[in-house]
Amino acid sequence: MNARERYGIPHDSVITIAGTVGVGKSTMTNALADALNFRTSFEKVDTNPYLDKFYQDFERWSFHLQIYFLAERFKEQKKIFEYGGGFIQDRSIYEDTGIFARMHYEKGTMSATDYETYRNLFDAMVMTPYFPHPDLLIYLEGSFDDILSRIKERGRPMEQETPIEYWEEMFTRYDNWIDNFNSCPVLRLNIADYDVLNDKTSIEPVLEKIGHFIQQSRKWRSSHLLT
Ligand SMILES: Nc1ncnc2c1ncn2[C@@H]1O[C@H](COP(=O)(O)OP(=O)(O)O)[C@@H](O)[C@H]1O
Ligand SMILES: Nc1ncnc2c1ncn2[C@H]1C[C@H](O)[C@@H](COP(=O)(O)O)O1
Repeated sequence: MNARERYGIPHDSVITIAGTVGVGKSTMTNALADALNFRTSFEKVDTNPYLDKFYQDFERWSFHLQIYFLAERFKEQKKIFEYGGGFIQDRSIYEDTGIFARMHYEKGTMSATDYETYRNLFDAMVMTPYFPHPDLLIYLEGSFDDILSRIKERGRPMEQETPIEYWEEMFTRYDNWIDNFNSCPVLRLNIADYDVLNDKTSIEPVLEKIGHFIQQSRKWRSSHLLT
């Protein structure tokens, strides 16, 4: 029996990994996809034509970047839907609007008009009954110092040159955002409680929790559809 069957995780599950920059989403995405034999959906950082420019000048490029991310993530959603699930997704579409676009608007690096245009587009594309929400959002959290060390260790130049206040602001916003998030079931994992890089067995308790959560939420969904 494989891990997916052992923990009762349906073959068509869609699991999205959320959390601030550097917390370990991509690493967790790979570990879960390996363990469950699922496909992955990654953010493309190296080929993003706006990201470098955005970090040089938030005001000039924040709207362009948000539109680019929205288009990319929507294409990925479509792909996941067409395959019929069985995916681990690196970052949720909810974070683009709930964290990034909102933060840049509120900090004055995206204009009110651009933000409104973006929100209208986001709502029209995403917040419809036809948009499938994930079975589970896994929220990775940890201490600010640990996350900052990971950003430094990864060493993307554009992120190294960004003031620490930017990462602090994002960290605080993530905390508030997840406490109020209710678009799909959430499993919170603290990065101090597992180490999928150095201890492969630490993924097992995570798989067990995922199985439990998805079974509960599917039961809940089907009983509410029946009544
Ligand atoms: N469990 C872990 N222990 C130690 N370092 C980790 C762990 N998970 C990720 N990292 C490291 O932290 C950095 C950021 O991880 P990454 O998965 O790219 O984060 P994200 O996708 O959230 O931005 C990378 O250098 C990665 O190797
Ligand atoms: N929606 C976004 N707006 C601005 N910046 C974003 C958005 N989504 C991702 N990013 C940035 C943050 C990081 O520098 C890279 C990749 O994110 P990561 O959390 O490391 O996967 O893109």
